[in-house]
Amino acid sequence: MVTAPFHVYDTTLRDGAQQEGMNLSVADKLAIAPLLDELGVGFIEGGWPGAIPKDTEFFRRAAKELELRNAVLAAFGSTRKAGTRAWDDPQVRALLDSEAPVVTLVSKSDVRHVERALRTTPDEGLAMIRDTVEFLVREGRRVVVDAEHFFDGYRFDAAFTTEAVRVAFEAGAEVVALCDTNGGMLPAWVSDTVGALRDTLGLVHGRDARDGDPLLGMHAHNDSGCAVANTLAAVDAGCAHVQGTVNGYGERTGNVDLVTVVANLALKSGIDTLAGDGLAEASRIAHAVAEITNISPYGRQPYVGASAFAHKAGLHASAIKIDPDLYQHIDPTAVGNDMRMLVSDMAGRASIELKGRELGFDLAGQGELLTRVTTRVKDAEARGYTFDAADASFELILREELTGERPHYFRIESWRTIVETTGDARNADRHDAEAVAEATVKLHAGGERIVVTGEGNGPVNALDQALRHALTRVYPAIEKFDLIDFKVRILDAEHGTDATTRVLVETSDGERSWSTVGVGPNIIEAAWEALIDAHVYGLVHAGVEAL
Ligand SMILES: CC(=O)SCCNC(=O)CCNC(=O)[C@H](O)C(C)(C)COP(=O)(O)OP(=O)(O)OC[C@H]1O[C@@H](n2cnc3c(N)ncnc32)[C@H](O)[C@@H]1OP(=O)(O)O
Ligand SMILES: CC(=O)C(=O)O
Repeated sequence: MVTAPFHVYDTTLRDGAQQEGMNLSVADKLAIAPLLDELGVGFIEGGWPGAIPKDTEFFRRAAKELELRNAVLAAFGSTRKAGTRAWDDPQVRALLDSEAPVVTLVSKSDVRHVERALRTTPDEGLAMIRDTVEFLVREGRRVVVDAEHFFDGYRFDAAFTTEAVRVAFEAGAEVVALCDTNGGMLPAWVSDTVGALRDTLGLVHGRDARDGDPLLGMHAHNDSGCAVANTLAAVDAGCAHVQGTVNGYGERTGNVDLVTVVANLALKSGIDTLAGDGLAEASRIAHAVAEITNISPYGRQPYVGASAFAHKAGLHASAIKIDPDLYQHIDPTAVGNDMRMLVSDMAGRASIELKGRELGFDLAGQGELLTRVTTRVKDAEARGYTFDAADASFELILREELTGERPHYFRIESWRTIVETTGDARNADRHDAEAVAEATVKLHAGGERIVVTGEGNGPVNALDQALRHALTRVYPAIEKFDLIDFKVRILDAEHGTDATTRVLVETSDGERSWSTVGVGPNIIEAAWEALIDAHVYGLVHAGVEAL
């Protein structure tokens, strides 16, 4: 079912940017906007021109540089100041100057805010909305009114809050977005309030709206953990405009995650809200935005998270082998995501078979092999290994069980590493203390005995350098390998200094990355094992023939 008109309004660049620790440059905003457009949203709120210099600059450059296919730009700002005239208010004029076709006005709809934050009368509070909307509409702008603290205000004094919405529509606002500014609402409260407001104002339900009908919208924050549920409840109750941000960015606990909302509407309620097939690209787009904001994507994010369709339990895998729908709420490709099998001590033979398929090995009908690999994984995990975060180490086990031997590129004769520290780290001048590590690796490869010494800022770094130098002579492909992440976990911490250590290493060849695991009585042995796996796996996938 297509509902028209239905607005998907993105505020990643404005309300999303209010997230703690996020600081978007003009270039970042110019890079994110096309991704939002590709997703298929109808509106991109670019920021608050006139208040934030970067946002003024964004609108100036966006008008020249952005070619949006689906979305229009919206400039955000507030209604005129109390006791002034809209056309004289520099903030309001800056909204016009932005040349954005849509202006979104944050307006006070809770009488307590009018009286205490604006320090004015309820009548002047309503006049601020009326005048500003009328002025902007006269100037040819489409106007959205964000009724700030709508739900809190309605619960405190429904008459004033309803009047604020009525005034906005009468003045020419196309949409009044009902804001749960403090994010504390529950879905039933939202449904009841939207229903009551519609009845009082005689507004049609969003699904029955025609072009030109006044629309109610929903702007939810997630402080009660209900932002998505509240937004869906608002749509059910008659809203036909949803605001939110990609990845749920926003102040405090964030805004509603817009991708989750539109995916739920499209895939569960049959309400297509995006232009084009952006939903099928949603995972890539959400991750691309995360790259620009420099905030690591949240793996367990609904629909687009890396773990959203990752299956660990053996029993799940055995059913998924028959039909993936048995353990998945949707087909992951509908949002551009993938199903993944995780191999761990919870795996059964079906998990191994499906993981094998994912890695390009057809293990169907190889019951004995599957049992051997399953047992080996469970035993290794009992000793501290973890394969759900180390696919590459798992693949090496699988290859070994399939062929009877590990891919063989080199033989280690011995290795050692020493750390020399100068200065005394306990002294007040500890910043003078310096540690230099040296490692020597002796190995056999390509018919040669190779001895190489490497230096690094720590023992693992020195070993990595030495191993890399030794092997690059014979396998130039290794030159491209780069250690990009290194994680250490002490497993049985109660043993103190003789605890078992697990190291996870992520390596990249510039095009793809892979993860390997090592376990040992100390960090250096564990890291060495993970590094060896990383090089062997890298050589296999570089197409280098094993000896
Ligand atoms: C719910 C939301 O998230 S809304 C978005 C909030 N975003 C931001 O605040 C980010 C951008 N903000 C800013 O750059 C600054 O806060 C500015 C430029 C808007 C205002 O800064 P200043 O001029 O220094 O004012 P200050 O922050 O001290 O006070 C805000 C003023 O706006 C008034 N105001 C607040 N909300 C509204 C409103 N909806 N309509 C009209 N006036 C308002 C206040 O009464 C106060 O007026 P006063 O100067 O007469 O006391
Ligand atoms: C307008 C807005 O961001 C809010 O009320 O939360």
